[in-house]
Order: sequence, then C-alpha cells, then structure tokens
Amino acid sequence: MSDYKVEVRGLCKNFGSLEVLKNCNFNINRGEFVCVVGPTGCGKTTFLNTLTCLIPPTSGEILIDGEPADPKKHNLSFVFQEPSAMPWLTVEDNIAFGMKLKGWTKDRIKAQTDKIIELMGLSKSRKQYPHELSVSTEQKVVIGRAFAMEPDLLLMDEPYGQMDIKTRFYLEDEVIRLWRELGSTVLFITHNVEEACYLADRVLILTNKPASVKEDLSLHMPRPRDIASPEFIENRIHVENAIKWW
Ligand SMILES: Nc1ncnc2c1ncn2[C@@H]1O[C@H](COP(=O)(O)OP(=O)(O)OP(=O)(O)O)[C@@H](O)[C@H]1O
Repeated sequence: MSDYKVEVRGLCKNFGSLEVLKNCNFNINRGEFVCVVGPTGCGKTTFLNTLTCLIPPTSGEILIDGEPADPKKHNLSFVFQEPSAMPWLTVEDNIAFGMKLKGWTKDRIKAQTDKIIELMGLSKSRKQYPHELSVSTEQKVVIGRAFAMEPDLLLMDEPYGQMDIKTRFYLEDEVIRLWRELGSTVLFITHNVEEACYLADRVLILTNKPASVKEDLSLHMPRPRDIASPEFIENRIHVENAIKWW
C-alpha cells in the first residue's frame, strides 16, 4: 500500500480555453489535516470538485491508497458551505444516514452515532429536526455525519463561510476534536488564512489562476493554537504574504 493516503500528480483542469488548474502536485499523509488557501476565484472549488471526482480532470491523476480515486471504491465525504441536513430526518437519523447507505450493522451504526453525538455535544438535539436547529447546529450535524462514515478522505469547502466569528471558533474546535478522535484525513478549503493556520497540519497555498501549489507549508504549533502567539502570527503573515490577494 502507498505511504500516502492521497497523491495528486500533474492535475490540470480546463474549461474550454480557460485554464483553471495547472500541474497541481501534492500528497496527503494518512490522518493529516490539510487546508487549501488561495486568491479569490483561483480555482479552489474546481480543485475540490476534481478531487471528489465530481468533474473529471483534463489531465493528471488522483490516487487514494495508491489506486485511482473512484467514488464507487473509496469512501469520500463532503461538507459544503450551505448546511445540508436532510429535513425529514432527526439529528440522530441524519448522522446515521451515510452509515446505513454503506450497509453497516445496526450495532455499529448505533455505537458510532452515539459517539458522534457525544463528541459534538448534540445529546439534547438528537430527536430534533433540522428546521428546529440553528444554522450552526445544523452544520454540526452535517459535519458529524461526514466524519461518522470514517471516510478515506473528508473534503470540506468553506464549511464555516457564513458563520459569525464566535461560532466559527467554536466549530473549528469541534472539528479538531472529531478529527483527532477519529483519525480522519481531511482536506479543508478556506479563503480565511487565520482559519487555515488554526486548523491545519499543512497549508497548501495556491497561485492565481491557473492554480498550482505555490507553497506547501507545515505548521508544527501545538494545539489548541493560540492565535495571539508570536509563532501563530508569524505563520499567518507568511501565508498572507504568499497569497497577496490585495
Ligand atoms: N463548470 C464551469 N464551466 C466554466 N468555467 C468554470 C466552471 N466552473 C468554474 N469555472 C471557472 O473557473 C474559475 C475558478 O472557479 P472556482 O469556483 O473553482 O474558484 P474558487 O477559487 O473556488 O472561487 P472563490 O474563491 O470565489 O470561492 C472561475 O473563473 C470560474 O468562472
């Protein structure tokens, strides 16, 4: 088996004559939390859509555990910006949904659902429906559902984009708690540099369109991270300077 969970080699994507991704190369280790940042409109969503196999790359390859990424074979989970809990299901049934689709046993589904509900502090809401929840709690349910399936790769596209700053910090801590507890491999797209430095083991900095990986920065700061520490500020400024979107 490959040493890497994910390998991306020479990934290119064009829409007609528009070149959006140009020769992207990177690896993700098993259990790593990687954030992707880049200038607005550089192609972050296209990048993610090719990784999830939602759109085919023009050229290049994406390997998971050393084999071409295939949604039928690999377990890929997504979380998008808009909370997308299923309105007709309770919180616990939303969390269990993906596991049922995967054909897990009842006992395993129950144990995993209980674990996620406990980890995310959702016990009081477990019988509620999405319309009874705040937007941030609904997003927690969606994130819990995505982690619950023990995905090969969990892809998150600005999942906190619409949250106020306090909620965002709170949800970022929740996502780190789940990730550490479950050992998932996460690729998290954000335009927010502070968020990337708070969450990531590594930050992939994309260039302007056509996007390639300009820098692959490892962050070795202890968690929970202190956004006011000199080391954090130094990293944040480094990433901001690398993006130069102003
Ligand atoms: N299906 C498509 N057909 C044609 N062009 C597309 C398509 N999808 C994206 N594009 C173009 O590709 C470029 C990158 O878009 P994309 O949404 O990937 O960027 P982004 O970095 O996610 O944007 P933002 O920073 O605003 O979230 C844009 O110029 C967009 O118009």
